[in-house]
Amino acid sequence: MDIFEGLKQQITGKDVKIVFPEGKDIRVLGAAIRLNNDGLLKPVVIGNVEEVQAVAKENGVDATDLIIIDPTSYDKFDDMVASFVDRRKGKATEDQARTILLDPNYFGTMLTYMGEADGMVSGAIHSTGDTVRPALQIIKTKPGASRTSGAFLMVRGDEKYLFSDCAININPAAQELAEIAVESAKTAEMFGIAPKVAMLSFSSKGSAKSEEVTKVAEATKIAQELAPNYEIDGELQFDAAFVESVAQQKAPDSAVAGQATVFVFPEIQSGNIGYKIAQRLGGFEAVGPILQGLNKPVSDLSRGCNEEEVYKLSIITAAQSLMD
Ligand SMILES: CC(C)(COP(=O)(O)OP(=O)(O)OC[C@H]1O[C@@H](n2cnc3c(N)ncnc32)[C@H](O)[C@@H]1OP(=O)(O)O)[C@@H](O)C(=O)NCCC(=O)NCCS
Ligand SMILES: CC(=O)OP(=O)(O)O
Repeated sequence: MDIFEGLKQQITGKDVKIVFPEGKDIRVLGAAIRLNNDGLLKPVVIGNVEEVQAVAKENGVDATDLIIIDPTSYDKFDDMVASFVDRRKGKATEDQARTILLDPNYFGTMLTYMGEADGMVSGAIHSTGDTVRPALQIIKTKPGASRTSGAFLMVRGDEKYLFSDCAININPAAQELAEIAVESAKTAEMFGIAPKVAMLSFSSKGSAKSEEVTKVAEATKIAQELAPNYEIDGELQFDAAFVESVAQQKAPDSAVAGQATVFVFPEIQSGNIGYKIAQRLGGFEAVGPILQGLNKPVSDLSRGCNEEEVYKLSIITAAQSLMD
């Protein structure tokens, strides 16, 4: 069965509420309307009601059935302010909170934190930093995960892979990279991908020596210790990880080389560049970033996304909310 058909079945009838802080963007609004009409989830759109309805009208779509919340007239705003001040533990005063919470990403994140919604999808018009910072500060990571990281589900026909971290940790240390690998294996399973995790580098099994290579080799060892139940191996070049004949030559004893399904990049530059090359040159659909390791699901779109990607990432976010 198509991966998204399976996820749709999981979320149908569960009344999952997903917040969309970018209600005035037609890609987001169009996806929210489709998700609502398809009965998959209950979108909660943030914005001025008249402005959101005007965008819908201009684009010939009907947003009258959507729940739209304007932070400036939200009836539980005082409760939200108190909850935020408490959560930030001395890092924000009440006055500061009143201003901060007018930011739609902070407002949407707080709706999720307070249980008024089950998850959030944003980032079509905001940078990753502005989208995810509220989640890092408020929702925070779940027990056992010290960092959040951003994975992409890469789909082309029947092929599906997971790439990470393409979005959050700029230059993770070995321990952090190991955690990213383990979280990525768990995320892959959510999509029915049997995880064979390749820790990527420009070196395969010691073919080059540098501190960058040492970091990936160390991360591999830590990840294997953290999760002996998963097949994780490295350090591997992409060709050694992916192509059987190259694996025979470069890493013949590896159970992952040549068969990898989960690709863990050594730092964000290679991860972010790598997924965009696969997407734009390789014809893969890139759905994400799916944030891993948070207490509640928050997903950060790429600003280059289209309506279909918003639709699909929202389905994933809703499915995550039922798993946590
Ligand atoms: C994600 C990012 C914005 C966080 O950086 P930042 O805002 O400077 O974060 P800070 O270091 O000030 O930390 C803010 C809070 O987030 C937490 N945090 C930061 N990174 C975190 C991570 N990876 N996982 C979990 N929590 C994290 C901090 O502990 C801190 O919490 P606190 O305020 O409760 O103490 C930053 O790492 C970044 O810019 N990453 C790259 C994003 C990007 O441009 N990606 C490319 C496009 S997808
Ligand atoms: C994931 C990503 O690269 O996001 P953006 O394109 O918005 O920077």
